[in-house]
Amino acid sequence: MGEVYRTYDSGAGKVTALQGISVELAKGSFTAVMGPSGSGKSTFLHCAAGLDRPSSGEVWLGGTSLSGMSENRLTRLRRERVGFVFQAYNLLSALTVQDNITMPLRLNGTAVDRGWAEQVVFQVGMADRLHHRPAELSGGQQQRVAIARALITRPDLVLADEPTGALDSRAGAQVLSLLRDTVAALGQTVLVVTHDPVAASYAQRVLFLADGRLVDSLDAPTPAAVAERMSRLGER
Ligand SMILES: Nc1ncnc2c1ncn2[C@@H]1O[C@H](COP(=O)(O)OP(=O)(O)OP(=O)(O)O)[C@@H](O)[C@H]1O
Repeated sequence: MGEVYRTYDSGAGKVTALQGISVELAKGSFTAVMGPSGSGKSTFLHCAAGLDRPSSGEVWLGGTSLSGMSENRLTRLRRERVGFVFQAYNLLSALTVQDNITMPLRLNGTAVDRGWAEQVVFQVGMADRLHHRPAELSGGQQQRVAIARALITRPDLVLADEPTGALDSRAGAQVLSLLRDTVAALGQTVLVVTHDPVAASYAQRVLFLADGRLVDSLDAPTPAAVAERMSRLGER
């Protein structure tokens, strides 16, 4: 995205959530976004995913500019080219693991590519659970199903919003390793928003937001280095 500004008009006046963000996520890269509460992380994620429109500036997704797209085209682009992973998994409880994973293809009216589906299921380690329902799985397993669902359309970008927020540290580590493996093994581009320096350290690069600006970045991050940068931004 280039020179992205996002201003909200609230009753009390204008709030500028993003103040000129320019960043490129290389294909097949794993990036984490951190920043104090209110620094613009969610707004950044929403603009990158075409869920929100910048007030000015431009967002591209895999070479396509989102500027001026109709709501219908944006919705279709999100479904086909962005994979979402949420803190609360958001699986459909009545459906089996297999049907949850292939749900985006049914929504898009796309045929299941068996070879790819098998590779995705293998990658997330759920091959022996395909006929279970979400309630029969642990939190970590449910999040792995959600990651498979995000990958099934071969999206240009997988966006994960606090993907380990509801997990204990062991299950969280497995989910983060899995996200890292999808980058290495499948060439997936992944963007994670997190408050946790340990989670951020799984990424290849951490971007730091403060007051709607990109103020710092860190390559090959360690938890200690991430925590130190965050403390300089006023968070422990
Ligand atoms: N719909 C909205 N209307 C008005 N102001 C908004 C809206 N969404 C966000 N903001 C404001 O924009 C700023 C950035 O918010 P954002 O949610 O992007 O921050 P964040 O870094 O994700 O915060 P947190 O870590 O607390 O989730 C904040 O000042 C927030 O109050």
